Amino acid sequence: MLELKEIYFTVPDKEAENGPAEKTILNNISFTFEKGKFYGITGPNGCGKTSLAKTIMGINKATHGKIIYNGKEITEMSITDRAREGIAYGFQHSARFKGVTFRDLLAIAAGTDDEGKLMDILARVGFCSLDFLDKPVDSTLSGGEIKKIELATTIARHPGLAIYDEPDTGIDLWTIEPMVKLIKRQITDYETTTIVVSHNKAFLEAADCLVLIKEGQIAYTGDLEGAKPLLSDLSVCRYTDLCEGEIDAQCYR
Ligand SMILES: Nc1ncnc2c1ncn2[C@@H]1O[C@H](COP(=O)(O)OP(=O)(O)OP(=O)(O)O)[C@@H](O)[C@H]1O
Repeated sequence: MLELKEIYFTVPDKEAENGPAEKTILNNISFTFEKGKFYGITGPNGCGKTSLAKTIMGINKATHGKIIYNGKEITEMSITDRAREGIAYGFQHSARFKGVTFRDLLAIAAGTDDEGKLMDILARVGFCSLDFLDKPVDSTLSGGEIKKIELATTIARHPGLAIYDEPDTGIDLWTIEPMVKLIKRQITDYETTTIVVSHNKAFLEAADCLVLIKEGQIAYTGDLEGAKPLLSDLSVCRYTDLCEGEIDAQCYR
C-alpha cells in the first residue's frame, strides 16, 4: 500500500518578475494506492502527472508532505533505496545504452542469467526469438522495441509497486492491448500495485481506479464512468480566448 499525505512539489519560477518566486506543480495531493490494484493517472498536458509519478519514485523530492510505502516512511529516501523497497519506474522516454545487450539489462533486472528465465520474461513482452537477447540496446532499436525492453526490465524484478509513465509512447495500436494484458497478468500473478500515467483509453478502461489530475490537484478519483464528464470537460481547449483560428494553430481539436 502506498499513501501520499499532503504532497506538494514546488520549483523556482524562472518567469516570475514581481509574482511569487515559486511555481506549485503538485498542490496538496493525498491519496492511498491499495496493494494489487491498477491505477490510471490521467489529466491534461502539463497538469502534473509525470511530476507525481517522479515524486513517488524519488526523482522529484516532495517539498512538503509524507509518502508511506508498506507502512514505512520513504519521503526522504533516495531513488535507489526506494527501488530496494520494491518500487520500479518505467520512463516516458526510454534510455538506450551503447555496448549493452538486452541479455545484460534483463540479467541485471532479474538478478539471474538463466537463459530459460530470461526467455520467459522476453515471451511475456511478446519477443519470442532467442536472437533478441543479444541485440544491443542502442539507437538501432525502434521506439516500440525499446519501450518493450523497458517494460521487460520492470516486470523482471516483480516489483511491489510498478509505475509506468506513458508506456504506450511509440507503441503501435496493435501492441497496446497485449501490453495492458501483460500489466494485468503481473497484477494477478504478483499482486503488483500498478500506476500507469496515460491518456490512452485502453489503460484507462483497464484500471480499477482513475486518478484525474488538474492543475496539480486531484480533481477526481473513481471509475471511468464517473470520470467521463470531467474528461470531456478537460479536453476543451484552454486557449480559446487567445486562439486566432484552427488553421493558424494547426489545432487538431
Ligand atoms: N523540475 C521542474 N522545473 C520546472 N518546471 C517543471 C519541473 N517539472 C515539471 N515542471 C512543469 O510542471 C508542469 C507539469 O509537468 P508534468 O511533466 O508533470 O506534466 P504532465 O501532466 O505529465 O504532462 P504531459 O501530459 O504533457 O506529459 C509543466 O508545466 C512542466 O513544465
